[in-house]
Amino acid sequence: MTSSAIIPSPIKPIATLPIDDDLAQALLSSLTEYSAQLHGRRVWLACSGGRDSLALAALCVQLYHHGRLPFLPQLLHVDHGLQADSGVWAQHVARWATAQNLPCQILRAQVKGQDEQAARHARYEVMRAVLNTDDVLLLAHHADDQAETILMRLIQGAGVNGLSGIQPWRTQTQGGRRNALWRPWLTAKRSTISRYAQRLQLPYIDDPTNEAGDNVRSGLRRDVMPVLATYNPNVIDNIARSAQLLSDAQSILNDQAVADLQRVAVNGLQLASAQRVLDTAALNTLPPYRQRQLLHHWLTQDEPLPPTKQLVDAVFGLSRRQDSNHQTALFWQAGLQSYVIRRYRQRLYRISSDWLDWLTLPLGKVEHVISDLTAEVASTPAIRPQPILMILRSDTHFVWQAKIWPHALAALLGGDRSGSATFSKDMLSEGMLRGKLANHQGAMRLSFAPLARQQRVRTVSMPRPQAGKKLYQTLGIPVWLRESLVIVSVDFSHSKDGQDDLIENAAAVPILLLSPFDCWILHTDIMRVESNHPAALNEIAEGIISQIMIQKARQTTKPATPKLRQNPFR
Ligand SMILES: Nc1ncnc2c1ncn2[C@@H]1O[C@H](COP(=O)(O)OP(=O)(O)OP(=O)(O)O)[C@@H](O)[C@H]1O
Repeated sequence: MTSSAIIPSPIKPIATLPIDDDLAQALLSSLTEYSAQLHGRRVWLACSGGRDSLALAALCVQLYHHGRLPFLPQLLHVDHGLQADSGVWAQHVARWATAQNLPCQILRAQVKGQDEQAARHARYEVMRAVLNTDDVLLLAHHADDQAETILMRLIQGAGVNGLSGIQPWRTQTQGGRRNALWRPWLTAKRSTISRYAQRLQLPYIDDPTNEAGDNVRSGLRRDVMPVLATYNPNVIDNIARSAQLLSDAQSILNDQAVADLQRVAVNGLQLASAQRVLDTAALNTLPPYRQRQLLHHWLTQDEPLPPTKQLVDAVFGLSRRQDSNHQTALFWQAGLQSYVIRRYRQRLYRISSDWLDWLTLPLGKVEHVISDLTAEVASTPAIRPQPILMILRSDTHFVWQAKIWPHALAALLGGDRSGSATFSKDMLSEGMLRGKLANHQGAMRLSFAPLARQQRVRTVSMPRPQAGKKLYQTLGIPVWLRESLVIVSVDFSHSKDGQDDLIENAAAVPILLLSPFDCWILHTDIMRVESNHPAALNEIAEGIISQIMIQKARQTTKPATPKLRQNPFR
């Protein structure tokens, strides 16, 4: 309610006046439907002082008085400050509430702009600030509001979700606080509410913009609805019923999309809202309508509003491509973040701009000295060895951490693994890994440095070393990840007492290649890795983890990618 007219009639107590059966029925059956969600919750009622919300407040008072409603809501009235007399109306609502023994708070909103949308936004903001976690806010939207909403969306070309209209129960979370909006009157007609308000002589405030026809909604109300009613007098009820049916249909579509997404999402590559990845080969096995529905659902994750149909169609087109041109990037400015949607081979990526920016940050060189790896691995089982933790790149959004367990490193280097509880006897006796550096007793230095573009690298599964584009293609590294590759080298020339050990071939030897989501073991002359022990190799792989953590407000949340379980021997 942003403007006002008509001086209200005097305030009378209404508790004992006759109750409207239809309106009571609508409220009480919604109460039954959401009784589980309402249990133990505090209920507020958003009251503009207009006919609908004042009537809802009046009905609550009456039903409570008759013992048919288990709670009395507290009123919240928002003064938008847009009208000269808005303060007067706020006082009027407060006086009416006092006369009915209803608690009432008047809130002042700061509206940025002049339109209805700005007023609504500001109104919800201030009301949300008053609500505690899990509180419920009652709103007086009714069947006519629902019908107008659906017509508006229909002429805008909405899909099933949009055409399912205003929802009777909706939970929302903001700033870590969750609350629910409850609209029990979506099946009640405006005319019924009007009659009830008149019978009770409710002193409501009339909003002239409701009838003015100066926006789409009021134009539909004034010009279109009466015409539709000449074709079918039940038009309001019927449209509201269609909305309920479509709402059920939307729930089924959602369940289907969630189930499809589980089959199609690529698990090891998900990074909360920063990166979401689909397997297009799996996607393409679904019928096209389910693919489109799934893409719509996939894109909308983490966002309050869905993408346009045009974007979904473009993403659908991209997902069907098989060619080797991976340049296409579809941009989406969504409500909370912007994203780029890209394809690389049989993967479709939705990448946030923050994440893309992070991927271009320069990587420095970091080092870690291990004084005695053999001793660390052989430490008594009571003392659990600590992993080597290295931060490879970080900003306020993301931290890239490499985590290497000593036993995995020892196994890689073919060192003495006795005492390491995680290594099987089998592996020790058969000697899976043997190298010149086995059983080295002195200090060693691990260094982490960006992979240079022309640096030749050979993973244990590659027949020969490769560099640059060839290497990226062999390893399947998408273009935007290519500045985020790190070589881990080991160097034994660094000894505990600062004296260089005289070791043949003492230069740093690359042993691992890391990306934010992957890890490859490198083939070197000094290390002979035999890959005929898959279980044991996996055990090593689990001891070498490259992970991204998401930082929020300088707090590190749980790692977004738990453990890397891909086979690094590719
Ligand atoms: N100024 C306000 N303060 C508190 N709640 C409001 C205010 N304006 C609207 N609401 C709540 O939002 C609902 C929908 O708002 P809308 O703008 O459609 O209503 P309205 O035409 O002002 O209606 P009403 O006659 O219900 O007061 C209202 O039914 C009411 O519950």
